[in-house]
Amino acid sequence: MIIRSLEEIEDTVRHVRAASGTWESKRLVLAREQAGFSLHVTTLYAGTQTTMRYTHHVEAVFCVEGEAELTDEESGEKHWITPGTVYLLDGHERHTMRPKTDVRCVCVFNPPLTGREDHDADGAYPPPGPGA
Ligand SMILES: CC(=O)NCC[C@H](N)C(=O)O
Repeated sequence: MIIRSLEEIEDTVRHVRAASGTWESKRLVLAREQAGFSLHVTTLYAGTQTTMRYTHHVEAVFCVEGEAELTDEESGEKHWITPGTVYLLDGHERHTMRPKTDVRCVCVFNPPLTGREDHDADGAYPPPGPGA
């Protein structure tokens, strides 16, 4: 059994601040734990916008705090994301988050992230390497 808190991973390698300056991610469970998924607590900052497309991953995002507009860039549909709502990117959709307030969410990735991933120019993370 592994027990780990947000407090103890603050400012460690498990705490990633995006180069874009629009979000940060605390990665509580990573590929090295061999759970088959990674689990993060992500904060998206109020007034920003982040466009993503996880070509190599499926992500579930469960909002626990704050409010954001989510746009599916493929269909043009807009959704309001509030605490208690999950969105699942089961089709690798290109999408944009526009938080009205700081938004805190619990994010699960399959395959799991390995550690320090940040978005590339397309808003993706690289595919997992061997042994991930
Ligand atoms: C909501 C979202 O996808 N934000 C980008 C960061 C990602 N959730 C991560 O934790 O790496």
